[in-house]
Amino acid sequence: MFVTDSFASLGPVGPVARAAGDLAQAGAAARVESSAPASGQRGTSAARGPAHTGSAIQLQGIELRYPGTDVPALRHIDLDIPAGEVFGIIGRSGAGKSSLVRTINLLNRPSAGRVWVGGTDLTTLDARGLRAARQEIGMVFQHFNLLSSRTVFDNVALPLELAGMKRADIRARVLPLLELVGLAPLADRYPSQISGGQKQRVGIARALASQPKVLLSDEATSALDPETTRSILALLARINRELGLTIVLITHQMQVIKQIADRVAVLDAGQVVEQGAVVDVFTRPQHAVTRSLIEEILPQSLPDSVYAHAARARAALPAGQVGQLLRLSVAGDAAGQPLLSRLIREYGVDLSVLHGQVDDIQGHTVGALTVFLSGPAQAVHGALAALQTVGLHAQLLDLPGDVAQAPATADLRETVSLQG
Ligand SMILES: Nc1ncnc2c1ncn2[C@@H]1O[C@H](COP(=O)(O)OP(=O)(O)OP(=O)(O)O)[C@@H](O)[C@H]1O
Repeated sequence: MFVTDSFASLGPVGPVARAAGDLAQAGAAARVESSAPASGQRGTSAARGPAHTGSAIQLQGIELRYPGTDVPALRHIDLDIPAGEVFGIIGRSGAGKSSLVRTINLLNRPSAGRVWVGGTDLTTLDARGLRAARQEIGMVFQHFNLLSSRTVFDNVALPLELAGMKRADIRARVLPLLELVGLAPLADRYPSQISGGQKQRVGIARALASQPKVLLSDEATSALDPETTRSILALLARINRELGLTIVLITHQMQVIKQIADRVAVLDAGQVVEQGAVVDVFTRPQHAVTRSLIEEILPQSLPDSVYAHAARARAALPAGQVGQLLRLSVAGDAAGQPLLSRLIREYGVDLSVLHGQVDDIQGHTVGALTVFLSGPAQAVHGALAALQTVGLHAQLLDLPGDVAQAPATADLRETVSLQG
């Protein structure tokens, strides 16, 4: 017995059929070597991705239009997700994240474009070929989708039962999975007897039961508290590392991207507005949506007290001295160097740190320091020029009254190109 699309439309029938419906949604039919259906004729001869070597998933020119709607939910989506990576897709509510993740396993059929998973163009497959292809794609949900009448063990075993696997083989597959997700001692509990984090561990083990090559995680940690979120993300990172599974994470939380994604695509109004390595996107966000998402974990705006402090410091400077409020991005190689102490030593400037947020992203130090740089005009001028040559991303910040500043300050503005 195999999970079929038609299960999803059976309505309120028996628990196994309902479970099959869930799993059809998840594309979680198990692969059983002896009885797995061969791909349909069109499936086996499906088009290969243009650059499928090394890619787990490729989306090309995807457009998705829901029936009866004027505006497409997804437009011009091109994504190439390398095998073995954790790839994050982030966006605000309504951006199209769920629409996109459901397009990857073709639960949503795109109105235009192609979807390659493991080098096979899913859009060319017939129903049988698509069912076989979905065996390679596991899915984890925000609300776990467990069957309350089944124990932890039996929830994980369900896709294997549906695939007709023998009981002994099921045990041999499920027990190591329960060990992997840390639930072996709770195998006989029911969902009502375990915590939300433990339920998600069951969901992950169930998604892995069919030995997929790709795991789609649709807001898997959104219903969990921060501590449990961290532990579930750590589990996903371990699964990615140890099983070499490609993971696509859909989330609205930058914290999730920051903790485990290698690369990220930012979705807004159905389009990818920015994508790249997580550390690059965090240090050089290009799009307003990306900046506002990052703002939540690395606030970019400064409290008024910082400007007030700098204004007082500038007013107190002796004649002939100038002062400038500066925001210095801390990232990459520059982060590890003693740049600030060198500036003070070599240029004889004063430097007060007024504000800072520095974090670790995938082993890279990332953040920003806001400093008040002051001293004789010549020295400040030289220090600002030196900041540029070491590649530090420096942004001059205006203080109240800056427009009417003395020529010395105007000169400084020409020294450092305004960035940010
Ligand atoms: N079945 C549907 N029929 C018509 N429009 C839909 C359907 N599902 C989603 N949409 C629309 O598509 C757009 C994207 O919705 P989607 O659920 O993919 O966004 P999302 O980023 O996942 O949002 P959220 O984080 O709130 O779940 C929205 O404008 C939504 O109203």
